[in-house]
Amino acid sequence: MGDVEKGSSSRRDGGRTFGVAFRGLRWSPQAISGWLTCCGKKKKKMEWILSDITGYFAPGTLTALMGSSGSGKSSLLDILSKRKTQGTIEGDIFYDEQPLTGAFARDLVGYVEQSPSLIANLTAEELLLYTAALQRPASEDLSARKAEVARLMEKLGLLGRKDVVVGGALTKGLSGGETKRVTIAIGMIQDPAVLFLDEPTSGLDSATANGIMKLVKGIAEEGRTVASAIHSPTAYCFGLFDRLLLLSGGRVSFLGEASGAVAFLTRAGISADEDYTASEWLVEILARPETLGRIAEVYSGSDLCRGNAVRVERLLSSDPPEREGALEAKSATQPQRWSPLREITALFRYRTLRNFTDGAYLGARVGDKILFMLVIISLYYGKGTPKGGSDLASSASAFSTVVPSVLFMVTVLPAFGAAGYMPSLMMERPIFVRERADGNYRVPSYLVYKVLEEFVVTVPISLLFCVAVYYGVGMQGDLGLFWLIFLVTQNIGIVLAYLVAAFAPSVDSANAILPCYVTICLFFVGLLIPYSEIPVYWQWFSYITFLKYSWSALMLNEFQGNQPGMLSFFSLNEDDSKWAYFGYLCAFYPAFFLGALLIMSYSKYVKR
Ligand SMILES: Nc1ncnc2c1ncn2[C@@H]1O[C@H](COP(=O)(O)OP(=O)(O)OP(=O)(O)O)[C@@H](O)[C@H]1O
Repeated sequence: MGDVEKGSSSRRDGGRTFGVAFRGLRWSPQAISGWLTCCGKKKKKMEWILSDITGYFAPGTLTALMGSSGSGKSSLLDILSKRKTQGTIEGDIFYDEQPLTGAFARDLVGYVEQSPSLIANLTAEELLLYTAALQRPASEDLSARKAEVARLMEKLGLLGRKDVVVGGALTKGLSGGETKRVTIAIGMIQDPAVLFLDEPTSGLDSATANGIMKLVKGIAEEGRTVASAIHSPTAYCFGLFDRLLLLSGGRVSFLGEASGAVAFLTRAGISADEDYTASEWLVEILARPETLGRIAEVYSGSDLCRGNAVRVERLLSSDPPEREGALEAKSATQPQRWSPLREITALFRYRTLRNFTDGAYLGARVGDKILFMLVIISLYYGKGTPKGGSDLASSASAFSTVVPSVLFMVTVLPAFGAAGYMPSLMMERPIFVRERADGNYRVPSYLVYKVLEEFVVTVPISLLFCVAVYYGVGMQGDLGLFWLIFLVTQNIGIVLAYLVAAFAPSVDSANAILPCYVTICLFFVGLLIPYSEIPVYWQWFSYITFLKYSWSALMLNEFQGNQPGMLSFFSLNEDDSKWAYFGYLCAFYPAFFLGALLIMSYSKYVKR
């Protein structure tokens, strides 16, 4: 690309450069289904938000993307970085000689989103170390990674704020300008050859915006290809841009040296107040709907447009064998991906450790169990079934439903409690979406990390709960199995919450679906209606109710060899194996996990 346009063909740090060329790009939010493509009439009805976008971004240059609101700036950046999740895209995109692929975009393109979702409870340094652990090459050792993060923080003026938490809507942390610097650092962390920024100065005062864009200019001067959507740059900011791509009504209205834009448009007969600076001039004419179509026509008939088209053609016309060779050479320079184990370790190391020191996180998981434990003990203290086997089976107290009821509560509480996890799960979804788009991890790694993190918390708290309830109520069964059943039931409830959170469209719907399902399950546990009395057409539901297996295993554990009458009263068989019921219970865990995994892998949570 360096031979055809201003720009450098090498980077100061010796990294690779890539020019970005695109030809005849168009995008419609509508998807073309098979029959639409072969039916010319239907295809004409497509509404193209972007049409006939041809141009290039050269290494070592900073290009501004300007246009009125809704002109398609973000959409163009999304398409060029493979982040568009919706609709129909047509046209060619090449990074040097290589057609754009998802893996290529993930490894070599940095993207700074307009309002990214960040992990609020990590400090700036922790967030960058965490992102570096997931994005930088697997071959890099820890000290080199830390040195790289320190270098990046110094470059972006963040060293003095490295120990401040990022913060969010509810917790004050970094300022708006500092948060932008952190998001730029995230975009830069894998040392990308190409960096796209979507309005990096929005919401900032002029001085802070100037500072941010000066940093961005420095990034381009290192030899990277940088393009930034920007709304109303200050005169200083505008002066930093080498090139300008003007969009109006989804079409290119100008692509050339930023400093030549006003002269080009004036020559074409478009005028504005003479006292305006170049950026004010452009903002002014972009706000006039009546001139927008004309600007696009003037550009499409200009020598500038033809010259740009010729350059793009030249860029895209390399011989196919040459392209393949280049592709092999470049793929060898691409960073190696982490193994899933390394991804899970990095997630644990930074996110779990921080969660485990977060009172709000632990309180939500421990508080309810302690409360339920105290309520159960205070209500049922010493009311367990005394050991004595069949002698007591005929007495009235032997058929007291106290212990079956306690076991029922022990079974259903964790299932209901899981509903409490869903709001935070769903609120974390934007972070998951952003980190997936950044290529931080695979979905299975994320899900395994989430369930393991919950599992670690549930082990000690469930042990405390079970020991206290066991001795407080005066139970007779095997304490170890009692705990195992409770632990597994609790974790199945958590995975079920993940499953519901994965497909529910909103927090409200998730909060309605899970309690609704669990409440229906209560009828089929075995206590409220013994299995033998459930109508035939409902009996199938018992088999897919994990709480039934949990309660049945607890009942067998408590009453087998002790009070057989109690078991038969609830349609349980004295000869049934409590371990078999426990095994059936365990099978629900991978089933729900797999369901959540599939939905999370294939859902397009963000429509962009
Ligand atoms: N996934 C989508 N589905 C439907 N319409 C979409 C989608 N994404 C973008 N659009 C529409 O495409 C047009 C261009 O949107 P885009 O966000 O790219 O514009 P923009 O120039 O970045 O705007 P702004 O400066 O306000 O951020 C808008 O009308 C928008 O509503």
